[in-house]
Amino acid sequence: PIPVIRKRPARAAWAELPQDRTLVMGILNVTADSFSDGGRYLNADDAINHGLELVRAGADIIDVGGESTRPGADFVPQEEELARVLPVVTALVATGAVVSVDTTHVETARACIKAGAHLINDVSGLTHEPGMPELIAETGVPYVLMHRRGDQQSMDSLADYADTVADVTAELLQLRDRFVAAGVKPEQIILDPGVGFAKNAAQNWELLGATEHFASLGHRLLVGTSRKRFLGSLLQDQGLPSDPLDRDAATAATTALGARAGAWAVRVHDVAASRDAVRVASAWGQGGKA
Ligand SMILES: Nc1nc2ncc(COP(=O)(O)O)nc2c(=O)[nH]1
Repeated sequence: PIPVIRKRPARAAWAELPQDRTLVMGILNVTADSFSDGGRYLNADDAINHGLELVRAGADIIDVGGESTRPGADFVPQEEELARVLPVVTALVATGAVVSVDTTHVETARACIKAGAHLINDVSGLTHEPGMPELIAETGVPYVLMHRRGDQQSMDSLADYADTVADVTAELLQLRDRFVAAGVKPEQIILDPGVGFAKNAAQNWELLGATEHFASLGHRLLVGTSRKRFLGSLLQDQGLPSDPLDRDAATAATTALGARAGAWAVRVHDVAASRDAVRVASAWGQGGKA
């Protein structure tokens, strides 16, 4: 039996999210090949249990994904992706958790919204399928609009910017305008600079250094650095371990700094570390009164 954490109407969960601190979005990859936890939660029961562990560790939102989007990852057919995530989304929504779905496929998003998903997290930057703006407008759900160029097979070759921050900003706001033109309310849109998507390590650091800028574009900002390759390179340059599972302290440091810079939420594997990092950032900013 799956425990009910908080019995409340599913949609209310979103409205009850804390407003006074950066939120922690826990990553739940129901995939075979995600770079740091691929294959561990491929069956629904393991995935649901891990989702509950993330909630217990302090995750405000659980981000359920059925297709790895790391560079070079295999494409997963939409039907297969939906078969992976729908049972997990349905079960976690029923426990009262706030659930986001990491998908670029409109039909997966539609089915998961119908099953009670609170947020659609789309890494495609609209490079993938038409129809997402219309779905988000029609359903009114919050939507993460992430910057990317190309797709997981081509994006590493597209990391050429005249001015990384200015170019990513312009391309994000152009996308935002397309969603608003399709009838999406601006307050539905959450921006994300897409760390690691068509960016090299130096460009990732440029984007992170401009977090206050991205947080001031009139939308909530989500930042995803967890265990990514650019953190590994940084640690390796210092002669430190760079295995993805050794990057959680560096990830938590980016969480604290992102929280101080105004990020609405961070997307992480190690929820407990970032939960604590958010509290430290709050206390730091309020002279310890938090
Ligand atoms: N909004 C958003 N979603 C994402 N989904 C997957 C990954 C890749 O990481 P994973 O393979 O660990 O899920 N990164 C992001 C990100 O940075 N932002």
